[in-house]
Amino acid sequence: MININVTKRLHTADGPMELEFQATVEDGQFVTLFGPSGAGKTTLLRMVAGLTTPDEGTIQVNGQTWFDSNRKTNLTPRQRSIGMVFQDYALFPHMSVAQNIGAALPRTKRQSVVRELLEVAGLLELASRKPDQLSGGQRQRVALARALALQPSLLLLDEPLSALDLQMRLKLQEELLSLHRRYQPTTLLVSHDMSEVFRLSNQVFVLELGQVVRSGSPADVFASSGISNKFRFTGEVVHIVPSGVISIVHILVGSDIVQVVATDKERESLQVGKRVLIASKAFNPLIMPLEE
Ligand SMILES: Nc1ncnc2c1ncn2[C@@H]1O[C@H](COP(=O)(O)OP(=O)(O)OP(=O)(O)O)[C@@H](O)[C@H]1O
Repeated sequence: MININVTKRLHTADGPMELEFQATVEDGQFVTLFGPSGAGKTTLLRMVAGLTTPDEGTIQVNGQTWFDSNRKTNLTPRQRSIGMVFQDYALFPHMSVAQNIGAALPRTKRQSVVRELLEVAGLLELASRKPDQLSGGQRQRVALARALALQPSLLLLDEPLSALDLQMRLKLQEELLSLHRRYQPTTLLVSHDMSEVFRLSNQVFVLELGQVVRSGSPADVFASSGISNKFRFTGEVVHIVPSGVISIVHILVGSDIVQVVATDKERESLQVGKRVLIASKAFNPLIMPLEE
């Protein structure tokens, strides 16, 4: 079980901001920190990792104190049982995929653990390649396998998939889920992609201006966000075609393009590349099985 109870005064472009976070996370949970840019999500993850020091509070993981401001306990990142993957978490450039995954492992265990992770993460074919011979998706897969190699108490993921295109992101979400099912590391993910939060996590904390404003299961949290949950999904604007007083907005949802009519006023806030929420309260959408 993980207990986090920390505060830190942050200095933002808009002035000081108090980051406060309290949570208890059961073993094996997949928890997301969700919220707008600047809310304090990365700083929170860095405090858990030991890369940033909280002003006050405690962090306890499986009965071990990682941080306690009163007792002046502050384990270094190396002393904390964590695996980390960041958006641009650099692999060792001079090492092969297999060497990267095994870098932190004791020699006796290295071969068997690396072999298993290569297999599970679908990297066997790429084992002897260097990072600069890999795609972005493959690199993040290696980073994930490396983060899991030491069987950490806590897996910390800071937007690990956000630099990937949508197809690759969806594929890696699947892989992340199956790795999580297999090894069941307690996981803390930073994401501002609602569909990702839904797919991956079973508990979400919504952070705004350093404070938790909602928490619970993704369905509960987003259902209470003021928009009907009868019919809603997220996507990315890929094309906008003006047509008289309206525009047809082409939105990529999963691997499908959906066309939505937007008024001039709605159109003003949209541009190609923007992530959007599509929701409707007024009608019952049709649902029918697709041919396999
Ligand atoms: N060690 C620190 N001391 C003081 N202020 C900090 C520190 N680290 C970060 N900040 C400030 O805290 C604010 C929150 O940053 P943070 O990166 O945690 O937000 P975020 O929610 O992860 O945003 P994004 O989604 O854009 O990554 C920023 O304004 C940042 O400048």
